[in-house]
Amino acid sequence: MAKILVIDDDVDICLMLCDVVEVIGHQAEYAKTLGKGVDMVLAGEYDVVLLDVNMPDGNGLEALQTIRSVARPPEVIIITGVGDPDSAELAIRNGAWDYIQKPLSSQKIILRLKRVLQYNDSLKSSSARAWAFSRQGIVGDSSKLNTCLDEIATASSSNGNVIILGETGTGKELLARTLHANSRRKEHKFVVVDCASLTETLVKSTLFGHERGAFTGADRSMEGLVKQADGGTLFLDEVGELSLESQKVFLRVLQEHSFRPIGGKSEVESDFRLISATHRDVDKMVCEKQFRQDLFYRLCAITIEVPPLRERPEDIEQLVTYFTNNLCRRYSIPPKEISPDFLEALYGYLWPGNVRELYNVVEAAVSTSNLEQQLCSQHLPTNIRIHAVRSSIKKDNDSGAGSTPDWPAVELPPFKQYRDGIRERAEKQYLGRLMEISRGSIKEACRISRLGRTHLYALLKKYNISKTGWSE
Ligand SMILES: Nc1ncnc2c1ncn2[C@@H]1O[C@H](COP(=O)(O)OP(=O)(O)OP(=O)(O)O)[C@@H](O)[C@H]1O
Repeated sequence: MAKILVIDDDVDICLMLCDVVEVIGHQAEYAKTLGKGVDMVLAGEYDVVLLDVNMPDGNGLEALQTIRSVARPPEVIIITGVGDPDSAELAIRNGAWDYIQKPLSSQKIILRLKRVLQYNDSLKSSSARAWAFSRQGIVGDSSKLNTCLDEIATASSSNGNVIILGETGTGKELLARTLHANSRRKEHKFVVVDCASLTETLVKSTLFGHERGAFTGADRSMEGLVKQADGGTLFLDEVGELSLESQKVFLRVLQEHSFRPIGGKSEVESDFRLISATHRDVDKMVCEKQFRQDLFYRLCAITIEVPPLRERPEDIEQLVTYFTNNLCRRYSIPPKEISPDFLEALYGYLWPGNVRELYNVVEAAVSTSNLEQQLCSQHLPTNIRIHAVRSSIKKDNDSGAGSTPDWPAVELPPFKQYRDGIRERAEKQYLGRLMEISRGSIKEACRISRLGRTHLYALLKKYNISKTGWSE
């Protein structure tokens, strides 16, 4: 099922397009302003965007490039009230798939959508065939994790610096290793720099190494991490923990890809690809001047966000099975079954420590269960069991089991008032557009709208609309 976003300030058009999309079996959402629409595109994954040109907060054509710049860009179909060959050309040049003119008929939209979705499908299957991406032990099949893996796969074919963002324990390092293992650099090293333990006194010697005799006790020369990553990948784990002084050191080596070992006489080169990871909000740190903006820009040519486990509970069962089997093998004990109540309890928990916490919980449960054949909720830590019981009671209460339903106290206007309000807004917008398209010609407006002259004049008067389409 494809996901389609409609961006149009006319709610009726949005609703009509969403209906059409749903009729052909896809999912639709809409935004009434350009700003909201662009935010939705940046935050979500859409296959197609139906984009209106004239929006109250800007011109759709100007947002095209932003929309097409996301990691998995949606195809964009421009919808416009007034056809203009120059804008159409500009739209196509900026990456639009198609350019269609109002009035819109369901048939017109369905035809265009089917064409673009067919094209997307053929693209996906050919790239899937062409690419044998190795998951490197990453378990889970939720759509959120798969999106993230798609981004890793795309990044592994390029050489840009990547930053992986996500809460602690979500698998950032595992994903960085997977990216490296799928890249052209896989025959070379993946070198981890633990930025949290990189003190200012250690930063230079750890990164750049030193020559023999460079300082007291340096009885041998030592290669630094940057040189070790030559040809491979340098992974800056917890990059948000770098002090400002260490950030300065990094910035230089990123700019030059060369450095001087302590006590060295000349610069040494290293061709590494940089991947960094952090659970911190680096954007905010930049605003608060805790992180250098110039360094941040260099780190994040490609940004990949790993979703927390609570947003992909579908992965829990696969992860639990995988961890349990591995642990049983490691402890040389027979494999264990997983009971439904064990899983149920895990689903009720929010996993602040994400996959790492899940692993620890499963490991503890496997030990506690000793030689029992099945993992049950009794083998789980008390805090998780309490959480599960609480959330199941809350669910029962929310679904109103055994009591009369509690209607939420939401204020709704009377039906007629609500309906008439929408109708008036829709009529007013329609007439404004109508007069704009017909360039003030009543004859043309009657032809397009199929309204009689008298009726049209009456409506224009009612909504105070002049023949040029502007409210007087
Ligand atoms: N999808 C997954 N499949 C299998 N194992 C996973 C998955 N995600 C994470 N793990 C495991 O969970 C543990 C934590 O993962 P990792 O260290 O990569 O997380 P992280 O986000 O880098 O954590 P931190 O921010 O604390 O450094 C590791 O043992 C890793 O192998």
